[in-house]
Amino acid sequence: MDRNAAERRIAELRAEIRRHDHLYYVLDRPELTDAEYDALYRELLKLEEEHPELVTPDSPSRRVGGAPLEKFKQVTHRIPMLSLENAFTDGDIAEFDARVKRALALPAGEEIAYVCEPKLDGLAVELVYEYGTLTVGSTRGDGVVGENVTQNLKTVKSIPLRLEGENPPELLEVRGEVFLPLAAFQRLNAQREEEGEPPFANPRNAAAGSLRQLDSRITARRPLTMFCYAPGEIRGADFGSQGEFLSALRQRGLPVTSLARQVTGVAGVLAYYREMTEKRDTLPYEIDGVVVKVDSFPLQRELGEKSRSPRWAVAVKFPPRQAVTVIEDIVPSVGRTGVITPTANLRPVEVSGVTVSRATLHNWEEMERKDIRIGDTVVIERAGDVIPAVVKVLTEKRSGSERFLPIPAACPECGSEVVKIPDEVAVRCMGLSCPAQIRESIIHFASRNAMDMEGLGEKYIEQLLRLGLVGNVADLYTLTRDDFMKFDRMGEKLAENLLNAIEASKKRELSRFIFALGIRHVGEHTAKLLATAFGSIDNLARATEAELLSIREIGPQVAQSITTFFHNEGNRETIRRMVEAGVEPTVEEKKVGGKFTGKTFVFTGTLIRFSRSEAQKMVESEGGHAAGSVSKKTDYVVAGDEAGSKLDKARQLGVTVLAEDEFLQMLEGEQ
Ligand SMILES: NC(=O)c1ccc[n+]([C@@H]2O[C@H](COP(=O)([O-])OP(=O)(O)OC[C@H]3O[C@@H](n4cnc5c(N)ncnc54)[C@H](O)[C@@H]3O)[C@@H](O)[C@H]2O)c1
Ligand SMILES: [Zn+2]
Repeated sequence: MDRNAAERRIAELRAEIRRHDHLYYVLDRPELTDAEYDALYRELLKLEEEHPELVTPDSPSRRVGGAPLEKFKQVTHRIPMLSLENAFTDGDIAEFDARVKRALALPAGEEIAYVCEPKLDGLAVELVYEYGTLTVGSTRGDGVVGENVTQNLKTVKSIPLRLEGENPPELLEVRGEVFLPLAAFQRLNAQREEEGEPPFANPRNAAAGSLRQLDSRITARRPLTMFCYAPGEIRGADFGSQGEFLSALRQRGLPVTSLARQVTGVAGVLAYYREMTEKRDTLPYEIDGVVVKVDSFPLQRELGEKSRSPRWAVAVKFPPRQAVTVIEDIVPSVGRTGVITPTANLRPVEVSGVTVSRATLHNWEEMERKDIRIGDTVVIERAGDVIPAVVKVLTEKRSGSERFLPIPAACPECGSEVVKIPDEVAVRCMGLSCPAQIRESIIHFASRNAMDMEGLGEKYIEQLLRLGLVGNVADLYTLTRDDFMKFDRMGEKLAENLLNAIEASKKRELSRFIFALGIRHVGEHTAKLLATAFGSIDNLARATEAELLSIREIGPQVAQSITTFFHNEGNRETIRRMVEAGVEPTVEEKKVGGKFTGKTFVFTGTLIRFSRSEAQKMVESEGGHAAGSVSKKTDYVVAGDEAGSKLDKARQLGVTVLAEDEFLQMLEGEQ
């Protein structure tokens, strides 16, 4: 490319990249996938390399992140928080290693010791501990100045407010990644879609959006977590290497990944990378690559930094989980709260080992923005276990017969008016007796995480509705064997089982009952808080907004939604009928653990928040073996401080090792 053409393209790329940086870092609302962004960025780097005279200090290639939001107080980092250079191929890794060796003038044949870590997909923050006490927490911002989010970070359970151990250092600045486990991310998005808010594009945006809240109670309700991985300024302590630093953090009670490992040379890095590529799908959080760091701190200092990234580290990114397929149809489906969501039926396609046949299109605004039509050839992406999404349309593949699906004029299920509420992206069916809403609310009520009526799924609930045997959730408790025998293909035994499942649900925990009612804004977590605070459904029904607000983590929107629900005469009647039918929610004792059916765990240390015996009980009741021996059949090993040979064995066998913290996240995620 000649100089003039290069200059024009560089200017174009910079403007484009700046716009996407702003959308991504400041507004948490990216329009491109990371892969698309990375392609633009690489093109800029390449042109700047070919034309070094055109490089300016304000080029996005020399700068980190985005400007901090004005609504927060600002924090100037004592040492700038840099980004990382990216590598995408084995060749890039070899090149990085060669550069490091050259800069250190390493004798031929000698290899560098690296520490490899998973690259977590969240946002970077800095925690400042003065004499062991957490005083300031901030975001990376533009690397020099970040946002003061101390109050919000204090709500993150894995972040200690005080360091453990004697003689804490005068100053310990530690950097790490705040992120949302996948299960929590999915739950949050499902809830947002039900409530007509735009879903987050990926766990990173969800974490950033959750942390950068002015109201720390909102942050507290999001199960954010953190892993620490880098030092800032430190006074009163000294570390010789990254490995040593990570162990010290662990001893001080800071959360550190158990997947970090020292390796030697390019071969070691490649082996680690391959291992993580395989492990990626089994981890309870999203990682988007691995980070490779020169282990020795003296060598790191010798290598130094560039304007945007250190010379001693590189981020090796995973290839995106994308595939090309065709949208065969787009169907609007009505949810429990009446929100109508467009879903794409895809020509089935395999994306890194999983067959995908549906993708969420989120809402009509999103569909219009991406101009997605029935018949389109599209790129889809699957991030973690998340429902695949359409990344973009390959417009060049259009034949002209593709059609856009407009917002339905009437509810596809009940014909009622459809309304787009101002400030919401969702459209809703306004029908009070919309069969779709009734069906979805009954399905929700009977579902596993709610009243857990085993076997009573979508199919049977639809038949009950069609036969006019139920009109709302209370009717479930009036069903008889004769009712079920009216179904097509129903046997005595099956009818018996379904009745037993309904009967058993009468004695579920109170929190499940509250969750099952489907009160807007009351998810599983809030339901647990309410059950603990009020102890009975009567007390909850009588609670005033002020009483509700006195519970930490409950905000005005939730409080109002709860009182509105219980003021509704129809809802009170439904609950009264259920109580008369013998529904008697139990008040839970402290519950340990979640559902780990079919998975085995081995503990090699003590757990942080659960006592060892509690954890043991849980694991045994779920068929795992605590503190037992590691075998090929073990799914996870939970590593504690004393872990040693068991971990080595686990690694040899390819068993996933989780830090206690990761284990706790998994408990939270699966609860
Ligand atoms: N989609 C878009 O529009 C858009 C826009 C801007 C940026 N991006 C994405 O963001 C990337 C650039 O963002 P970035 O500057 O945060 O860089 P990065 O995400 O490529 O790498 C640096 C970051 O990695 C994180 N990290 C995670 N685990 C780590 C570990 N163990 N050790 C050290 N760091 C770790 C830290 O937050 C660090 O700041 C781009 O490559 C692109 O993928 C996308
Ligand atoms: Zn309807």
